[in-house]
Amino acid sequence: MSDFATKPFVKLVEVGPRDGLQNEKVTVPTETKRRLVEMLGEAGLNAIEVTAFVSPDRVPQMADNAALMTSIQRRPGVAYPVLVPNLRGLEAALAAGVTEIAVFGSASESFSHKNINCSISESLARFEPVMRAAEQAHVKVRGYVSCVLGCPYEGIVAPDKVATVARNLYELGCYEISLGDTIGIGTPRGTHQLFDAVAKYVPRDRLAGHFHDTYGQALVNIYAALCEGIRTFDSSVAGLGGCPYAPGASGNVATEDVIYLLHGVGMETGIDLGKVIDAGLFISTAIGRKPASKLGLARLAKANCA
Ligand SMILES: CC(C)(COP(=O)([O-])OP(=O)([O-])OC[C@H]1O[C@@H](n2cnc3c(N)ncnc32)[C@H](O)[C@@H]1OP(=O)([O-])[O-])[C@@H](O)C(=O)NCCC(=O)NCCSC(=O)C[C@@](C)(O)CC(=O)[O-]
Repeated sequence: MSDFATKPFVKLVEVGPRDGLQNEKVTVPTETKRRLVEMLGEAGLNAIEVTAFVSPDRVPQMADNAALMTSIQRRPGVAYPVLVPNLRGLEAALAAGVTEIAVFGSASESFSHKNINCSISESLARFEPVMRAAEQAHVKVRGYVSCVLGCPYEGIVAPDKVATVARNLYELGCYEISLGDTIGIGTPRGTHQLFDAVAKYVPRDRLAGHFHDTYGQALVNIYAALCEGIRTFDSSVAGLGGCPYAPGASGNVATEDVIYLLHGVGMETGIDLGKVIDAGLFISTAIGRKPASKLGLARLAKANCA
């Protein structure tokens, strides 16, 4: 607990509009996505991943990337990163006024092929010119590593493999590396081992945790990562999500539930929990389902009792 007291601030990167919605089969109107992004900004989230400049044939839900990006009323001090897989994506993102991007690789060869149609080393070679062009355009670049605790096609992934890819992305110039438990299979023990291994090459304050909740372990894994000194986490409002190339993966850990945990252990986020719950209920209603967040469900149950 002592480290929690000396480093109490935690940054959340909201990935609901991108990771959360990318797997939705029914097209969510751009206007609904725009309102969601704005509600999240009003709640105090200061990093909101908006969309992805990827192939619309592969991820149709992100086809309105430029229209969405240009429609958002941007708030000062808020970053609006987008996923970019290649130079073509970067060019389109820059044309839409993007000032921060994320490149995304994997610690599993099979997942890399399924997700971005190339090997791990080919992906790193693809990112190199993207990094150079982004630097020239004064665009910040975050890096993702998927399948850090397990792969839907290869099973367990060794922490050393993750460390190598994370190190490569860091050396390429990514300012932060987000480690993704894409299929939500990790446990606290694996999480400790993971951050221990990666922190040999990437400083802990440049690492983020990105947990999915498929096996109900996301919050305890975040707690384990907090104990490892990690202070940045990705989360998705209402627990929206799933990856089109990770069959069976459930949503990202819900932003509402993460904030409740963090405030509960005395950490600060600068985020208004009530407003995030409102945003979660807004998007859940819009896509016609109940929120996957415990706090969203509790709010609904309370309202039904009143
Ligand atoms: C990576 C590519 C583009 C490579 O795709 P490819 O097939 O290797 O590339 P290609 O250059 O041969 O292009 C194929 C087609 O895509 C087009 N294309 C090529 N690039 C672009 C672009 N930037 N924007 C729009 N279109 C593009 C290109 O023009 C062509 O169109 P066609 O000639 O057939 O009509 C493709 O495989 C793709 O889009 N994959 C989707 C990846 C994706 O979005 N996955 C989900 C996000 S990752 C994730 O969720 C995990 C994460 C980050 O959250 C962390 C975690 O939880 O683990």
